Amino acid sequence: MIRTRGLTRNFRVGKEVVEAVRGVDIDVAEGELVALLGPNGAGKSTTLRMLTTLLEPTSGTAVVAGHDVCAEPARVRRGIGFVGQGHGAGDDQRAGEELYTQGLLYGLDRRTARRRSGELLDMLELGSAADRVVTKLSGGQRRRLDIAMGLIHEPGLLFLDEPSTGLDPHSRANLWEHITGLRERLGTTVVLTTHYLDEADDMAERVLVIDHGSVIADGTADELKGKVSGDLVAFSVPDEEHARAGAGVAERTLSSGAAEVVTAPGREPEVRLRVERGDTVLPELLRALDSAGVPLLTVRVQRPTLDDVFLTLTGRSLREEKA
Ligand SMILES: Nc1ncnc2c1ncn2[C@@H]1O[C@H](COP(=O)(O)OP(=O)(O)OP(=O)(O)O)[C@@H](O)[C@H]1O
Repeated sequence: MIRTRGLTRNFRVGKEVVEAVRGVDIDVAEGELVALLGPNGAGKSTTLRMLTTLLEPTSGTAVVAGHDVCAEPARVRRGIGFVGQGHGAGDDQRAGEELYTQGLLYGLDRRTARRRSGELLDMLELGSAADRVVTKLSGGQRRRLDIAMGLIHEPGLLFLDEPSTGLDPHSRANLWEHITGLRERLGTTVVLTTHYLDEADDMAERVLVIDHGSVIADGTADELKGKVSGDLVAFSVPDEEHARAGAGVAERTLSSGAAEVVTAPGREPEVRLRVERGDTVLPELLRALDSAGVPLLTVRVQRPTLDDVFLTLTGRSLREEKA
């Protein structure tokens, strides 16, 4: 469905050249659901805009839905749907009419446009909203209308640029239910960008981690997490003296790497270590800390997250960058 080689896009800003996308190779097979995950400014939208023919690459190649984005942009556009970050729907139209008009714009005859509009409104639970003016829809309904507009011509490949940004958790979950249902019914290939870690983790079959315009990791969430060595085992103690003692006990007991003492204003110090199978070593660690008289306040074991993957690869946290 998608094959890029050395795809690159530079922007000239005054005298500076911003390398937004630096030679990425992406392969997406038919039917996959792939998330591009990365911090703000990583190059996700620019990549998507090149794949959807909205932006010309500076260099490199991209074949999307069977056609080259530079040589045959119109054919690429016919085979794909694109839901951008802003709202595609006009403001003063009724939702159902908006969708129908979009169908006509894609060259569907009136009957087909009417039928597909009805089907999509049903599928995305927008039936009751069809006669409402677009500005009167809720955020979730409006986003779903955008998605319906991207699907009216039944593309085999749908691009979604940050589909759930700005939605409340309930609407996000609802949107995902619809995207999942859509794939089951139509077999649509979906490529989306997100900076929600949990979204990429839970929903995507494959995650491409993008940073500074390059793909720095590519795999299932579990494969990526497998690159982080071990679980996080962390315990907090009342003061730094006990933290140092606790760190020593933990290192000796678990024969793991160095324990890190993390202090933050207004919080008790926390001792952190990475160990294989944190859940199985915890009883032994607790006994050792107890025997050594280290008073524990809290204890936690955390499986690696995609944020840990990003941290391991870049030394930075995606969460910090978002804040
Ligand atoms: N039209 C433009 N002119 C100049 N620089 C641009 C332009 N579009 C994007 N950039 C720059 O290219 C880089 C990548 O931007 P891009 O929007 O692709 O990132 P992103 O990962 O999609 O981020 P976000 O999550 O904020 O949308 C950024 O440094 C951005 O400032």
